[in-house]
Formats: sequence, C-alpha cells, structure tokens
Amino acid sequence: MKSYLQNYIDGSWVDSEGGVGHPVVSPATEDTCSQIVLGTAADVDRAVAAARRAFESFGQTTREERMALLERVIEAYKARIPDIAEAIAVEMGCPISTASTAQAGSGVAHLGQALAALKDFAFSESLGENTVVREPIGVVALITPWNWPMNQIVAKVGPCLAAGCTMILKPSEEAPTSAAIFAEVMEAAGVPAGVFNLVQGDGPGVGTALAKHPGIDMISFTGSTRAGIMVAKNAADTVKRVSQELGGKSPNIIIEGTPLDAALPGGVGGVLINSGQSCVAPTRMLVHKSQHDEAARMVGEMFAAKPVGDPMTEGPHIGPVVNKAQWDKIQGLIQKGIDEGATLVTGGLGRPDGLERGFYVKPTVFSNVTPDMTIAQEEIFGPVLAIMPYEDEDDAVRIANDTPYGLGAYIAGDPAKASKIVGKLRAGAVFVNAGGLVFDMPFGGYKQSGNGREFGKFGIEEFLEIKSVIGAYQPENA
Ligand SMILES: NC(=O)c1ccc[n+]([C@@H]2O[C@H](COP(=O)([O-])OP(=O)(O)OC[C@H]3O[C@@H](n4cnc5c(N)ncnc54)[C@H](O)[C@@H]3O)[C@@H](O)[C@H]2O)c1
Repeated sequence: MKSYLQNYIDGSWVDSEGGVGHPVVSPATEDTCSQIVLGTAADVDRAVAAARRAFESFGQTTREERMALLERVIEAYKARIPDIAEAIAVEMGCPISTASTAQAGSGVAHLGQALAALKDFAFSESLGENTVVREPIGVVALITPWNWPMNQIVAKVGPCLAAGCTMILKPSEEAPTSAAIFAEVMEAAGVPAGVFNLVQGDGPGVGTALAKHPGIDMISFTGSTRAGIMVAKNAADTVKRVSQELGGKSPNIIIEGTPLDAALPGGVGGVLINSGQSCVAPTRMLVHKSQHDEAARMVGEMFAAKPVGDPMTEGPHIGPVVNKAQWDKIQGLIQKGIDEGATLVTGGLGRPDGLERGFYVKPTVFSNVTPDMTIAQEEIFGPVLAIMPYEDEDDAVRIANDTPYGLGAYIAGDPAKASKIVGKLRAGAVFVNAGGLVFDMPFGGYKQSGNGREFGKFGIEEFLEIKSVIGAYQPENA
C-alpha cells in the first residue's frame, strides 16, 4: 500500500515541519503496511493560516456555488471508492466487502445528504421586521477516529462544505491512508486552496495543537469520551465551540414475549459488524428473565457460527480488531467478565483456532450479566455481547439507562409496547425493530456520548453561527 509522507495544505502536498515517520500496522498481518508522518504544531499553524485566508472568500460563496462543489466532490469520491475500501480493509481490518459497501459507500450517502439538505436550507428567517441569519462559523478542525474512518470524515466534511466553512482534518493515526486518499478526492474535485486541509498526526501532538489554536473557531470531534473531554478542556481557553460525538454502550431491549428467532438476529449482526468496533453497537442485550436462558443459547450459537478471518477476502466473516492495544484491552475485559461472575456462553480468551497471527478475537457472549459488572458498563469495542436479564419493563428501562453513555438504544418487539418505552430511554437514537444508520436523521449522543448532532441538515446546523439583524435587511444568501 502506498505511503503518504506529506500533508495536504493550501491546495498542495507539503512536507511536515519537523514531523516524524509513523508506521501503519496491518491488524491482519501485524506487519507495516504503510507509513505517514505525524505532523507538528508548526504544520497546524500553516494549515490554520491557509484555512483562515480561504474562509474570507469561501465563507461568502453562494448556495449554488457550494452545491456545484459538492457535486464535483461526489463524482471524484465515487471514482476512488475501491481505493478507499482497500485502504480501510488493510489498515483497520474491516473485511473488504463491508469496507466497500458500508464503510466507503457511506461517503456517497453523507455527501449526497449534505447536498440535498443544502438545496433548500433556510439560512435566514424573518422575525417580524427583523431577520435571523445563519452564517458559517469559520475555520473548523475535524478530528476523527479509526473505526468507521471514512463515514466519520465525510459526515463532517459534507455539511462543513455545505455550511461554507473551511477546515483542517486530522484523521486517526490508526487509519490515516484512507484519509489521504480522501484529500486526493478533494484535490481532484477542485476544492479551492485552503478550504480543505489535511494534517496527519496523533492526539497529543496535532490533536492538542488544534484544540488549543486561537485561529480555529470550532472543533468537531468524534472519538472516545476520554479524548473528547481532553479536547474540550484544551479548547476552553479560546472559547471555541466543541461538538463531541463520543463512545457508547447501547442497550437492546427484547420486549417480554417477543419470538426470539425474529428478535435476536438484528442485534447479533449489529454487534458483530466491524468486529464490534461501532460506537452505536447494541452491546447489551436485555432479555426478560423468562426468556434469558433460551436467548443466551440461541445468541451463543449465532456467535459461534460467525467465521473470523482475513479482511482481504470476500465473505461473511469478521476481521481482526484494529491493533494490539485494542486486542489486549478486549482480552482484559473478557477476563473481567469471567472474574466478576458472568456466564461465558461462547468465545472467551485468546485467538480463534487457526489464527495465530493478527489481532483476531473470538466472537464472545456472556449471559447473566448484571449492571454492576465492568462488561455492562465499559465500551469493549470488540465482538463481545453482554446478555442481561430483567424483571419487568421498568427494570429494563432502568438497566438500559444505567451507564454513563447515551448514544443508541434498540427495542425489538411489539411496536405499541416499544412506543411506550421510547420516551424513557436517555439516548440520542432509538431504533424500533430497526438497526443501521439513516443518513438524513440526526445522529449524536445524550449524556457522556456527546453533545453534537451530525448528518444532513442537522450536520449543517452544527457549523453555523446565528446572527440577529435588527432593522431593514435583505439577505443575499437566503
Ligand atoms: N459518537 C460517534 O459518532 C462515534 C463514532 C465513531 C466512533 N466513536 C467512538 O470513538 C472511539 C474509537 O475511536 P478511537 O479509538 O480512534 O478514539 P480516540 O479518542 O482514541 O481517538 C479519536 C481521535 O482523537 C484523536 N485524539 C486522541 N487524543 C486526543 C487529544 N488529547 N486531543 C485531540 N485529539 C485526540 C486521535 O488521534 C483520533 O484522531 C470509541 O469510543 C467510539 O465509540 C464515536
């Protein structure tokens, strides 16, 4: 795979000022598959200066100009989907079929939704004699994770362009080459110099420099709650807006009496896709005590039947988890589940049979998990499911809400009964007999899962400031 040893700043690929090389390790082979250069605060200064200059004109563009630009970006993006998918599969281990469809494919969906939302977005509204105007906030830093790397990048870049902001992207150092290909997409689409900039780097280096930078108006952050808090603290001195899309531990309530053969597969698929490395994965399955043991048996069989293998081959299997640190963390949490008294239904410690190399994890199910256990509270980010028995509906809601997170919640069963629960769940998205993202619906968390909302018109709103114009005024960009 190609190495990317430069940053993309002010419309050109440029060397880092003082950056050091960083090997990208394939989680399937444990070998170096590519290399980037971790940028520096000097690179951030240069990118911010370019983005500030570009904002003077890009912030004044018309809706039609930005729509035409987004159309060009979509076309350029489509041409690179195979390259983006391959990069994702190699660098973070998502099997190539899912990397092509769900991962790389999501880029077209997000850019398309940004374009559709921009078409009739209300940038101004009259209030009596006066006018409320929504304007681009300015220069935005986009900090993204490795798990759905392109989905997270494009969910920010599309609305950011639509709003008229200029930006600096810092992708995860774990999945940096798909982001570099995305910068090539922006170059090919003719995005004006300085509007989109890419600075590769890690959290303590480039991430911190972005969060603290006085020339940046907003940080749009997706990642762990731990890092999101550090970003907000570092951004506080410059009073920049911080939008946080953070971790999750989503409950999946199986309503009492629901036939299990229909209710279970959706939740199982939601955990296993991407080897459990999805912020909104339904990783706690809440089952009435009368159906708990049967559900555990059935889910255990489904997990045991899931093949695990090479991400570069087509098929229904799952791949490895992203890196050794993550593999070690998951092993530690599986051990905690055993130590704290949960019932190990299938999977467990170590690699699956026949996979001695690569960060592969056994699809693992625990049952009889109680809310006080570590595996009921912490985001594991691996193919590990906790099945938790509940007494009655109130108990299910209490358990569902009993973590610091509030990203997603799932309900399987009778829609009338589900409807009574929806309003009691402290989560930013509730999936009723459904799963998967809907790209024009707002996406974001309650509680420590964050404070932002992304996707479509809600994504555009994130990147706008509100201006009151008191008195006679005729907006040009209504
Ligand atoms: N809510 C959502 O929309 C959403 C979507 C995807 C992933 N996530 C979450 O992301 C996490 C997994 O991703 P990850 O391991 O890459 O997360 P992470 O927090 O380790 O890293 C995310 C990004 O933040 C950067 N970063 C790390 N420390 C930083 C700091 N101190 N200052 C500035 N930047 C810093 C990283 O370099 C990376 O680019 C999970 O918790 C997952 O739930 C949330």
